[in-house]
Parts: sequence; structure tokens; C-alpha cells
Amino acid sequence: MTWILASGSPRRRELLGRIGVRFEVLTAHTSEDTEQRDPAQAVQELALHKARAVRELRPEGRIIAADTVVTVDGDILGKPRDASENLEMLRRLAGREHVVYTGVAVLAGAREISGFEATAVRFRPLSEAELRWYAATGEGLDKAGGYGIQERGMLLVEGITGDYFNVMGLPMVRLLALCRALDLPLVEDLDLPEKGQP
Ligand SMILES: Cc1cn([C@H]2C[C@H](O)[C@@H](COP(=O)(O)OP(=O)(O)OP(=O)(O)O)O2)c(=O)[nH]c1=O
Repeated sequence: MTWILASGSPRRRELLGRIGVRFEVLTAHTSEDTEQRDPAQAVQELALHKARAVRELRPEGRIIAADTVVTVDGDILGKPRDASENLEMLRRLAGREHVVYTGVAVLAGAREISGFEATAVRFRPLSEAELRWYAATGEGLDKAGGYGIQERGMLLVEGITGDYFNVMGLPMVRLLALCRALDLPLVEDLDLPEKGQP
């Protein structure tokens, strides 16, 4: 059975592909706004919105969606609007720790489940020249918090506590647990019932 990834994120596609999940990509437009100020609730709500919008197109589909934000000083940072906002975000993150939240939603027809993961990321102190260099790469423009840990952004990161893949946009072990809670195999040869088992 093929999964539907309700996400345009190339990172999420890459991660699912790396573990051998059979899936297609299908996205539907949803608002990225939420009234939720609690980041763990907000990312789950947004992931559920993305997944439900795709369920309108494929009511019987098995759907995976996710949403990632960065939190610092009680503020939630999404993707920067432009290069100058990206630079501002990086200035806020330099030389300290922030927390990345990713919410994941899994839908199978009318059944739904969601969860989240939080990872603390510590940036090293960065000079103004380094901040400007990174912002000018444009790499952070389509990423929450304005950086990508898996690309040149790795040069900004001193250390992390928690799931690395959560920072990239899809916490894989959390996703596996959510699929198992719905009794659905994420990777078929991992979760197929053993032969001879009832
Ligand atoms: C912090 C961080 C975020 N990101 C990315 C993951 C997400 O793709 C993106 C956060 O934006 P999202 O709104 O979560 O996702 P998206 O707009 O890319 O895709 P879609 O809504 O269609 O699912 O930031 C990284 O790739 N690396 C990082 O280090």
C-alpha cells in the first residue's frame, strides 16, 4: 500500500525515501496560521490541517503531513519572508540554544493521529560577517528559523539534544510510532505480520 506525503518539502521526501517507504507526493493549499501559541500544539494542528486538506482529494488515503517551527524567547519562528528577515532570525539564534518543534499527522481514512518532537539546537557565536555570508546563500529562505542543519547551516550548529531528523523536518521514530499506533506499516518489510502469526 502506497503512502501519500502531504508535503512539498524536499527534505521530508528525502527522509521517507531513505528508509524505503513507498509513497507519492500530493499537496493541497492550507493556511499556515494558527491561534495556538503553544508550539507543540501549533505544529500538530498545522500538520493535521495539511493532512486533512489532502484527505479531501483522497478520502481513503494513508496520509503523512508535518509542520516545523523554531522557538526562541517564547516566539515562534516560521520561514523568513525575505533575506533581511532571515538575517534577523539568525542574529536571534547566534551564540545560544533554541528549540525546533515538528508536528506529524498520520491519517488513514477517518482515523487520525498526531504527535510532535522537540529538539534543542545550540548555535555557536557568529560574527556579523558569518551571519551575512549565511543569509546571502539564500539557503534558509524556505526553512523554519531561516537555516538548514543538513546543508551549509551545519557550520552554525555547535550541538543538538534530541532527534536530528526532527530538525530536518520529519522525526522518523515518532512517525514510526504513530503509524504503529494506527496499526499501519510504514516500511512494509519491517511491519508486515510474520508468516504463520495469526
Ligand atoms: C530548522 C530546519 C528546518 N528545515 C525545513 C523543514 C521544513 O521543510 C521547513 C519548515 O517549513 P514547513 O512549513 O514545516 O514545511 P514546508 O513549507 O517546507 O513544506 P509543507 O508545508 O508542504 O509540508 O523547514 C530544514 O530543512 N532544516 C532545518 O534545519
